[in-house]
Amino acid sequence: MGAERVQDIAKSSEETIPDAFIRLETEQPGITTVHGAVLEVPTIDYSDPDEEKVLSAIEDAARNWGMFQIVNHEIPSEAIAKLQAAGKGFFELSQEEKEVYAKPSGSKSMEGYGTALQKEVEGKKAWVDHLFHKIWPPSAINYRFWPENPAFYREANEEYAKHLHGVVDKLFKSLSLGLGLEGHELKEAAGGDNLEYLLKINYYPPCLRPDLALGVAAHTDMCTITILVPNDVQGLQASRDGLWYDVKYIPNALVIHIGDQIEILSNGKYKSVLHRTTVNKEKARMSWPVFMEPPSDFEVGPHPKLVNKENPPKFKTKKYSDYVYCKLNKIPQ
Ligand SMILES: O=C(O)CCC(=O)C(=O)O
Ligand SMILES: [Fe+2]
Repeated sequence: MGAERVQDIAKSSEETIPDAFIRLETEQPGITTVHGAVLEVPTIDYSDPDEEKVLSAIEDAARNWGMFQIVNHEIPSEAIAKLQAAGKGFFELSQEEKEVYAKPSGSKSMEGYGTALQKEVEGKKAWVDHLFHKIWPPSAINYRFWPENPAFYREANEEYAKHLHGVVDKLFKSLSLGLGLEGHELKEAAGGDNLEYLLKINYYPPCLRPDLALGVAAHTDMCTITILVPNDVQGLQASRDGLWYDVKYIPNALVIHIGDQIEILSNGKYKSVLHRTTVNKEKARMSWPVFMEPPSDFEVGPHPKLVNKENPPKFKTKKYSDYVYCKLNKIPQ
């Protein structure tokens, strides 16, 4: 028997939620969210002809927020809608059908359908199930974890992966120039064309106590950059100066997170963003982050051109797989 899925727990809860999902008071969204905030995660318009302006907006957001939203990008809304319909179709299958894709026990890879990802403070649980699989490059894909239902699942994911390339390259180029490097240097130091796109689908079932539970608990993403599309249910929050702000849902926007590897490569100039998700009482929330990851044995450290006597490296250089292992097991880096 596999682990108990939150989707099943949600169906069988009638009045309240199991204790394990009730967060500590220091985490409960009902207590810790800033309401009526004037501060907002920056929104960047990719169709703005003023390239300098776009570049400095990205640099500024990456330094000060570690998160921003992009509107008027090149990914067609139909491609996003199809990706979302495919993922929603999968999570609406029977539990038995979904378990076919369950992450095998003992597997070292992230790939597969699953529930808890890592050990959490005081054994608290997250109100979310997920499906992970790579979508790029083709040599890294394991179709064993791509659902066969709905029938258009594969096509939807392949199309979305193709549309992502332009956005990924433009982001890396802007972030690279923002560090005073040449446009191609940052992506090269992150794995170049071997960068792997790992898709995660988060499924947050309706929750009777959204004031007490959390979807994904506070964390920074381990990868380089995350490109995320949510469904239309509000839930993503970003932390800034110790306070939690809602990241406004904007239809068709791409949410970008700066992950740990970019913070490391930039020797701390860019910040990976601390974020978390809340859940909804009536509706299921879903999101589709794609984590841009260096190949597992690729070494990442502060970019050599950014370190010198005055700016010594602030981070160790290590294999991406070692970084991930330490982070998931809460071992200091
Ligand atoms: O659901 C979201 O909007 C964010 C999910 C997230 O942060 C993650 O899966 O790493
Ligand atoms: Fe995240």
